[in-house]
Amino acid sequence: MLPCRIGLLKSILKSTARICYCEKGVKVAGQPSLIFIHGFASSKRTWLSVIKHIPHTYHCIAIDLPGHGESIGFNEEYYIGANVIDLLKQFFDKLHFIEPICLIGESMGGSIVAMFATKYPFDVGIICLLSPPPGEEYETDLLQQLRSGTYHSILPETLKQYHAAVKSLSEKKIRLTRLLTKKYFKTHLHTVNQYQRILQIAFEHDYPNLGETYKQLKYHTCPAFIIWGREDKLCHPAGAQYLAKLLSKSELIIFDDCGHLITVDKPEETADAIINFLERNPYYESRL
Ligand SMILES: CCCCC/C=C\C/C=C\CCCCCCCC(=O)OC(CO)CO
Repeated sequence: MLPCRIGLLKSILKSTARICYCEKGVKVAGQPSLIFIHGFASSKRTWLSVIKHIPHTYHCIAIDLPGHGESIGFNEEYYIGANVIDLLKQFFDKLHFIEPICLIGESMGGSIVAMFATKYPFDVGIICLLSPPPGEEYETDLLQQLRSGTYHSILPETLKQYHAAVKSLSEKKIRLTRLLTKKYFKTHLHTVNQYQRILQIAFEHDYPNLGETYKQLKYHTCPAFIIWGREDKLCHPAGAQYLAKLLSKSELIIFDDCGHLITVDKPEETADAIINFLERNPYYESRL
């Protein structure tokens, strides 16, 4: 069951770019809308497990990034971070939020949240980063492998690689039914080349600057919530402390028995932790 109230295609940037999103609830004065940004090779769907535990009084939007999910009509220039950020800015402007938003990003989506907050600080009231890649200083073997061009650990192309990938990214005993597996190979395999291209471009353009991006965040006074899984093998859990120290009003939570895919391993806990953080950081404070 989709918790989405509507799933709309919105066209921005002339006729070329479309961002698809789903929405739950309505804008509320005095309360930030919660905007969810998924990770690499993922989609807005990954957030449904979290959003279903967010109270109906909150306004939630989960988007599909360029080249992902049902967002369509993109070309390669949209995979460069700066362009993605400007695209998101246009998209957010079109939605006419009442308050500065709460931006929540998982993994690569967390890096995008950080980049957005540094470029458009006045649009953002609160940020939540779920195990974003912490940059070259805290690189895991898995990330190094990706950076050197071996992608099967997050872009499996064989059944064996698929099982290994799920096992290394999640701590949950996911029963890989034939149906689930079939679905993956049906939806992902034909986009593997596009995903590889996205990774190549990200590693070339934005990844080397991540350290600088995060450092700029220290001039940011908005409350920041950092969530990590203790068993994360892709984005090093040491990144959690590193980011928490950089950000002035930050709080950190590390889940036990949780791998890189926090939305898979701890969906309800994630929703509860975010709502709890929001309620302890009332909106008016974020404006100081
Ligand atoms: C489409 C727009 C791209 C713009 C580039 C933006 C930012 C660039 C930063 C980092 C790039 C490298 C990340 C590599 C690691 C990703 C891990 C990850 O996301 O894991 C997924 C599972 O696959 C979890 O949902």
